Amino acid sequence: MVRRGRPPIATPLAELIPADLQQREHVQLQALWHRYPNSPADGWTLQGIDLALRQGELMGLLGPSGCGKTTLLRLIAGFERPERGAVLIDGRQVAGPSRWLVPERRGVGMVFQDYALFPHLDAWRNACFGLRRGQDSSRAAWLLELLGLEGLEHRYPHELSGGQRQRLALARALAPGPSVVLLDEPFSNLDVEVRLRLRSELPAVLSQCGASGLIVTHDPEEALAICDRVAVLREGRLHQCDSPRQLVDHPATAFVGRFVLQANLLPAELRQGLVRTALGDLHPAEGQQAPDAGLGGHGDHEVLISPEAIELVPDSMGEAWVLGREFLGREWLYQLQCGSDKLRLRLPLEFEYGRGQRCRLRLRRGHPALLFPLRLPLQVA
Ligand SMILES: Nc1ncnc2c1ncn2[C@@H]1O[C@H](COP(=O)(O)OP(=O)(O)OP(=O)(O)O)[C@@H](O)[C@H]1O
Repeated sequence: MVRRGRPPIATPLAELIPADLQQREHVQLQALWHRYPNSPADGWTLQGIDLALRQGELMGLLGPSGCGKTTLLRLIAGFERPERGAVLIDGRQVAGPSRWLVPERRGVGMVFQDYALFPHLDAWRNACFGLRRGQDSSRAAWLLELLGLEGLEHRYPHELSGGQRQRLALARALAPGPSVVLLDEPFSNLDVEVRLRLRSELPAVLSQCGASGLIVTHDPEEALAICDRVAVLREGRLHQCDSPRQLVDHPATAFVGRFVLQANLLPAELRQGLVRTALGDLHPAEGQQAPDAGLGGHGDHEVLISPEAIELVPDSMGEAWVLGREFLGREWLYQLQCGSDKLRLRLPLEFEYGRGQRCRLRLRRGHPALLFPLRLPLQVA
């Protein structure tokens, strides 16, 4: 039977934890290396990851398929052992050279893409599943209410919609009162409307439970929309961990710029104070010094430039051609082949070109760009 009553954990996090404590490092990953048993000797899945999740923070783990996001969650939860390095939760080592704490004693909740609910248990018994013997179940009742599942306690998972199942999975993960919740692409099986609603509710739900969250996604827009900070991974290495604003304004590597901003990378050469690309020249932005031409040759530098900064001129003799296009409602997103480079362009709806259209591409005057690896702000000349 569902017991009512609002437990004290309903207080928002900011009131529960003093501001200085909210900066405390809650989960720490120290020089973490991991390799699966059947991988080759140099087949590292994670390579020297240093990362700290702060108290009460929602952090996104973002990166392309296979970069090691799920593996990182599994190491924190205790489903995998790191080969080198350590995992600390609340300052206590839970995995390391000489310590190992079993998953059920780490105080970590998990939410999976496929809900992983128990099909033979109704919603109430699913929500209470992780409670310890004698633990107050009013928290589970409060969570079902908080997540909009009140009245559905006696339904089985197959009698719930996808969105309701994922809400139930979240309630089950939070019911035992974990200090951190790990979410592995929790919204990817949901339709757009439910996904948008649930993801916008997640930060408040975690905050009301006083839990920190680490959420895996391969969708940059999702990570930037809801996370306090986002860690960007590629091939097992951490490229950057920063606030969404900082990632957008100051990407640390060319990969972060391309993946997070969905921007273009053009090979560049430094000559006579200018940055030369196949599509046009750029100069250092106002107040920036000209890059030293001695800093590498062609191929050592790349210019990160937005899909709005490239112009398409139809030309049957042009060196570029249209590979495809997507209708975005208010504009087109074109994919183009230009030499060995694939580029993305955003164009107003009146510029409608078919697949295979030959064209010339050029940079639009005055648009900002960034030179990598120097991270030098540029402007199209
Ligand atoms: N149990 C395993 N045994 C061997 N290799 C594994 C195992 N699990 C994952 N891998 C490999 O480790 C790498 C990272 O996998 P992981 O699932 O962490 O990536 P991911 O970033 O979460 O990918 P996705 O976004 O596609 O889910 C991949 O190359 C994968 O094939």
